[in-house]
Amino acid sequence: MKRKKTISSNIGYPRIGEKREWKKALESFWKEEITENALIEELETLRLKDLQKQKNLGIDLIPVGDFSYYDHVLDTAVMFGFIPRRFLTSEKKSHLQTYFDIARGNKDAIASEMTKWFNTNYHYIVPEIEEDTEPQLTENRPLHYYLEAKEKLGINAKPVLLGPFTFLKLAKGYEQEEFKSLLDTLVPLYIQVLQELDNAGAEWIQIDEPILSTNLTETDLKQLKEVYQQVNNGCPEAKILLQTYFEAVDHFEDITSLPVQGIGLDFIHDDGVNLASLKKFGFPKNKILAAGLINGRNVWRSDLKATWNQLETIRSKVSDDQLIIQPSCSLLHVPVTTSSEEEVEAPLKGVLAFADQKLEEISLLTNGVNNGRKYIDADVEKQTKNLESFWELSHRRNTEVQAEVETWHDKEPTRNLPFAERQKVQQDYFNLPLLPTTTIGSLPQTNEIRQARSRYRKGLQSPETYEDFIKAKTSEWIDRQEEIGLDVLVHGEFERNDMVEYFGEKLDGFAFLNYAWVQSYGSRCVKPPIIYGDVHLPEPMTVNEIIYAQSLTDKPVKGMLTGPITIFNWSFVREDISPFEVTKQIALALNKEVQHLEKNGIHMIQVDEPALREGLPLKKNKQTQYLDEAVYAFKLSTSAVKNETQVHTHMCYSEFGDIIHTISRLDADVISIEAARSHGELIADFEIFSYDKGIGLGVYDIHSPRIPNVEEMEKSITRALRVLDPHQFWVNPDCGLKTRGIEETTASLKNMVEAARLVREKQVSLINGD
Ligand SMILES: CN1c2c(nc(N)[nH]c2=O)NC[C@@H]1CNc1ccc(C(=O)N[C@@H](CCC(=O)N[C@@H](CCC(=O)N[C@@H](CCC(=O)O)C(=O)O)C(=O)O)C(=O)O)cc1
Ligand SMILES: N[C@@H](CCS)C(=O)O
Ligand SMILES: [Zn+2]
Repeated sequence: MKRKKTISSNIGYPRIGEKREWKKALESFWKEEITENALIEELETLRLKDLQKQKNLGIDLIPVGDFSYYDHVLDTAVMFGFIPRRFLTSEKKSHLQTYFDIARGNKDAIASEMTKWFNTNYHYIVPEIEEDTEPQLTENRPLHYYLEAKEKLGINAKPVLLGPFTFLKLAKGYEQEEFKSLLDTLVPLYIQVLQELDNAGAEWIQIDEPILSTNLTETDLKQLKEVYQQVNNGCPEAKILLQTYFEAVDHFEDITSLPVQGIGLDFIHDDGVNLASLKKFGFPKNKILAAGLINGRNVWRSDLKATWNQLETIRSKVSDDQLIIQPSCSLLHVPVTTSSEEEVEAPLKGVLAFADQKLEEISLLTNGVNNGRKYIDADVEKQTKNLESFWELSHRRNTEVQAEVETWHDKEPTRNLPFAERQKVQQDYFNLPLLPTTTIGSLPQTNEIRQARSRYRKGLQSPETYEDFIKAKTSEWIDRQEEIGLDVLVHGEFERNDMVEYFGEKLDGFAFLNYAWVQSYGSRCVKPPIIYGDVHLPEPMTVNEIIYAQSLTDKPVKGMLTGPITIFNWSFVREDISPFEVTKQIALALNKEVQHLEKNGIHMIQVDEPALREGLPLKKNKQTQYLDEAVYAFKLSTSAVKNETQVHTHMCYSEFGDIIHTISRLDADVISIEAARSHGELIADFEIFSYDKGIGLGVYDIHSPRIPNVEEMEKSITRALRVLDPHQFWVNPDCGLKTRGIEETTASLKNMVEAARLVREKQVSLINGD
C-alpha cells in the first residue's frame, strides 16, 4: 500500500524516566531491596508509560527495543549468545543476573570492558567474541517488546536493532580476517529475528548502523552490500529502515542504493554534507528518507525557520510520501522533559527542548508538511521570537572575557622549561619514591554524603554545617590515605556532585537544572550543565577544600580540576559562537584557578580530561583540528605555572592508542590513564610510541565491586614496566573511586600499595645491581 503522507518518527527514547525511576529501580534490585519480578514489573510500567507519552506527543512511528536493563549493545550480544565463558558458572543464576554480571562483574569474574558510544558520553559494554563461540539466538528481544506494545497499548511500534555490521565492528576478541565469517554466521540469526517480527506484523524495522557515519573502506562497503542483500532476501514483507547518525555518510550513492526500504540520515551533525549529497545525487524514488532534522544531542529549541528551509530543500528532492521526520539520533543523549524544571528562569526555559519537546517539534514539522506551512506559522513565529530575545540577553555577554580570548589569538601557551628539565626540578621538590602511588581524585561518595548535600541544597542544613561535614569527611580520608600508605593524596572531591556540574555551578555563563539527567553508563546518570553565556571565573572554585586537605598532611595533596575539553564535551553548549571560542573561555577560567591554587601553596595540580578522546570527530579529516584545539586549550589552562608545579592529567573510558601523540603534546608532567578494563591492551601501544613523561596505567578496574588482589596488580605493574621506565611509572586505579564503598576502596588501595611496594623493591634491587 502506498503511504499517503509524511510521517513522524522517533529513533530512541531516554530510558531513565522523568525522575530517574529506572535508575532507582535497578539500584534497589542490586542492593537486594526489591525482587527480580518487582524490578521487571516496575520497568515495564515505566516503559509503557513512555511509549504512551510518545504516542500522545503525536509520533507515528514509535521505537521499541530501545529500552534496556543496562545497555543496548550488551542486549544485542546476549541476544546472540555472546556471553563470555567466565560468566557461565555452575551457580544457578537467572538470565538477568548473568546479564548484570557481564556489565558489572562479580566476585569471581571481571566485568566486560566499557567504552564510549561513538563521540558521546554514553558508555557501552564491549561485546567479547570468544574463540569457538557459535552465535545463537537466545531470545528475540525486539519481538518481545513489539508484542508488548501491540498487546498492551495497541501501538504498532517500530522495533529497533543494533545492526550486525556496527555490532561486530564494536566487538572485540577476533582477528580482522575473521570479520567476514563472523558476519556470515550472524546475519542468518538477524534474519530470523526480522522474520519473526515480520510474521508478528511489524511494518517498519529500524536497523541502526552508526558505523556508516565513520570512514568506511571499500571492503566494508562490499560486505555491507552483501549483508543487506541477504537481509532483504530474508525479510520480504516488513520494511527495513537502515539508520545512520552522528555524522554524514560518505559514499552517499552506495548507501542510499542498498537494498532496504528506508534510509535514515542525520541532517544536523553532518556539516551540511548529507544535504549537499542529496542535492547532488538525489534520492531513489522507491525508498523512504528518514530525515534527522531535530538535534538529538543538544538541549536547544530548534530554529524552526532554518529547519523548515532545510526541509524544503529535502522536499525538492524527495516527495512528501517518501518522507519521515525524526530526530538526528536517539534521544538517549538528552534529558527527558523540561516540564519538571520549575525553578528555571522563563527566558531560558523557553528556549530549552529535551526529549519530549523535541518530539513536539517533530510533530509540528510533520503537521506543517501535511497540512501546509500556514498551519504551523504561529508556532514557528513564537519560537523564533523566544530564541531571538534569549540570544540577545545582555547578561549572556562579558566583554572582558571576549577581549581576553582575543589577546590569545596569536600566542602559544607554553611551560617555562621543557619536560626533561622540569622533571628534575619536580623530583627535587617532591622527592617521591620510585613507582609513587596515588588515586585519581574522588573517594567514595556515600549515601550519607549525597544526602547531606541534598539537605543543604534544600535549605534543610546550614552552609556551615554542610561545610563542617565535608571537612570531617576530608579529614577522615586524609588519615585513611596516610594509613593505607599512599604517596600522593587527594582531598576526595566530597563537596562535588559531579566533576563537570560542580564547575558549572561555580562559573559564570552556566545554568544548571534539577532533573536534566542523562544516562552515562548502566544506572549512572549525569546532569550536564548548560553553557548559555560567556564563561568567567568570579572567584576561586576549589582552593578552600584543597588547602584544608593539605593542612592536614605533610604528603602532597593534588589540586583537582576538570579540564576545558571535558567541561565543554560534558556540557550542553551554546551554538551562537564557535566551539573553540567557548573552550578558550573555559580554559582561561581554569588558568586563573590553577594560579590561585599555586599561590596557595598547591604544587601538584591534576586537570582531568577524560572526555578528550570521546570528542574526537568520527571523520578523520576533522580530527587534526580538534586535537590541535584540545592541546591548545589544555595548555592554556595549565602552562602558566612554575617549574616545580607538577601538572597531572587523567583520561578514562576510551581507546587511546590513536591519540598517544596528542596526549604527549598536552605536555602534562604526569598522566593517569585507564588500562585495567581493557586488560592492558594500551601497554602494547607504548611499545610503538615511546612516551617520555610520567604515566600511571590504571592497575585495577574501579567499576567493579570486586577487590583486586596484590598478585594481579603486581603482574599488571610488572607487565607495564616491560615497556615503560620505572622512573616514569605511577601506580593508581583506573579512575575516581566515587562509586565504590568505603570498605572495598580501603582494601583495594591497601593491596595496590602493597603491590607497588613489592615491585618497587625488585626494581630498586635491579637498579642497584643487587
Ligand atoms: C567519570 N565519568 C563522568 C562522566 N560524565 C560526567 N559528567 N561526570 C563523570 O564523572 N562521564 C564518564 C564517567 C561516567 N561515570 C560516572 C560515574 C558516576 C556517576 C554518578 O555517580 N552519578 C550519580 C549522580 C551524581 C550526582 O550528581 N549526585 C548528586 C545527587 C543527586 C541525587 O540523586 N540526589 C538525591 C538525594 C541524594 C540521595 O539520596 O542519594 C535527590 O536529589 O533526590 C550529588 O551528589 O549531589 C548517579 O546517581 O547516577 C556518573 C557518571
Ligand atoms: N577526578 C575525577 C576524574 C574522573 S574521570 C574523579 O576522580 O572522579
Ligand atoms: Zn576517570
